[in-house]
Amino acid sequence: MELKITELFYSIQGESSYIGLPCIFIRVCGCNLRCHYCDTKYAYHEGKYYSIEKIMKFVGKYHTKLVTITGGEPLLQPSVIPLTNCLLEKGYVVLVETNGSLPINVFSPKVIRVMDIKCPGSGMSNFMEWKNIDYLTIKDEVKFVLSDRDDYDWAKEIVLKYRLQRRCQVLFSPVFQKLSLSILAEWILSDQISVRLQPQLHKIIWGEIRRR
Ligand SMILES: C[S@@+](CC[C@H](N)C(=O)[O-])C[C@H]1O[C@@H](n2cnc3c(N)ncnc32)[C@H](O)[C@@H]1O
Ligand SMILES: Nc1nc2[nH]cc(C(=O)O)c2c(=O)[nH]1
Ligand code: SF4
Ligand SMILES: [Mg+2]
Repeated sequence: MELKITELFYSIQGESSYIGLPCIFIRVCGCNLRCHYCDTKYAYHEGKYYSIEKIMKFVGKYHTKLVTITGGEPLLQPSVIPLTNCLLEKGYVVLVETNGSLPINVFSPKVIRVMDIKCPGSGMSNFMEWKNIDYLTIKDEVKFVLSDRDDYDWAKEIVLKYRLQRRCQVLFSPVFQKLSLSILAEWILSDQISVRLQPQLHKIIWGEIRRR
């Protein structure tokens, strides 16, 4: 069983509520969406085939038990499911970052799903699979990546409409260098909403351009 992989690397988890922890990243190749702000456009096409065995060998080189599967869009490749099972069997905590357009109820309940809800500013909000909200559990996370005030107001409405805070963790993250963290912080405090402000820590540490 093989997956088309763009890169395997070990770094600091820069997003989600696992932010700051050393983590192994599996970035799969290919995406069905084209978000305006996407910072990993190189993952649309650049990749090589790896067996699950070979991926597990890479993962085994590190001491951390935290693994993130990202992309591109992980849910486009069916082999991602046996890969998560293999990782869980070996005792890893498995995060899957996914774009919200494809069914997320395909994993073992132990997999932590970090699901974007694509805002209008991404250009991709019409592709959202809204049924996914019903599959979320308290260990999962939803993330709104916000381009501007219109996105913020839209996201706030969605949080209210679906009572998202009762279902899972809720993250509000600015598009890097488009919306500032301080402005987003002001909006969250002034509206007194209980969502987690999330920067992209890896870009604060290393800047936007990082390729291994
Ligand atoms: C590159 S995507 C890969 C996983 C999946 N395709 C998705 O969109 O969730 C990983 C995360 O990075 C976020 N992201 C991409 N470009 C960004 C940017 N310029 N600023 C902030 N977050 C960004 C996405 O919204 C998503 O939450
Ligand atoms: N969530 C998340 N954390 C990260 N840490 C380092 C990253 C990178 O691309 O270098 C990265 C990334 O792309 N995503
Ligand atoms: S869904 Fe994820 S990988 Fe695909 S274009 Fe959007 S941010 Fe990039
Ligand atoms: Mg990223």
